[in-house]
Amino acid sequence: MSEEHAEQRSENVLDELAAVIADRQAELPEDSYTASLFTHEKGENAVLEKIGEESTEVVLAAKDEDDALVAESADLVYHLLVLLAMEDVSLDELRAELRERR
Ligand SMILES: N=c1c2ncn([C@@H]3O[C@H](COP(=O)(O)OP(=O)(O)OP(=O)(O)O)[C@@H](O)[C@H]3O)c2ncn1[C@@H]1O[C@H](COP(=O)(O)O)[C@@H](O)[C@H]1O
Repeated sequence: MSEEHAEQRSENVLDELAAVIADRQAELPEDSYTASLFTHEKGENAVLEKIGEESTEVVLAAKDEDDALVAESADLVYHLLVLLAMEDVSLDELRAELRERR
């Protein structure tokens, strides 16, 4: 796969995930883990705790040169996208910030 194609695919999956998260936030279906984060009694703190835990798991997986690094990183990115949605920050804003640093 060319570098350009790899970049387009990864952008798409992040956009798709952000769209699913926005949908769960709006609809709050009962069987959705994402919706449960938006309705958690601890509010945003529940997501902040999750990000703390997942960050530690990423660090440990990297230190141990563990196979779990990719999966733990995906958990972290997912919970970060939920946090950004809670804070009303769009993926486009994140993209613009990263773009500016290039
Ligand atoms: N990417 C994710 C994703 N990553 C992690 N998780 C959930 O995050 C939770 C916490 O992960 P942990 O590794 O800490 O697992 P755990 O120790 O069992 O967690 P807890 O006991 O603390 O809840 C688990 O229940 C995972 O299933 C996710 N849940 C959902 N998504 C995406 O969100 C979409 C919508 O999901 P629903 O909202 O559940 O419909 C899915 O199709 C996926 O694309």
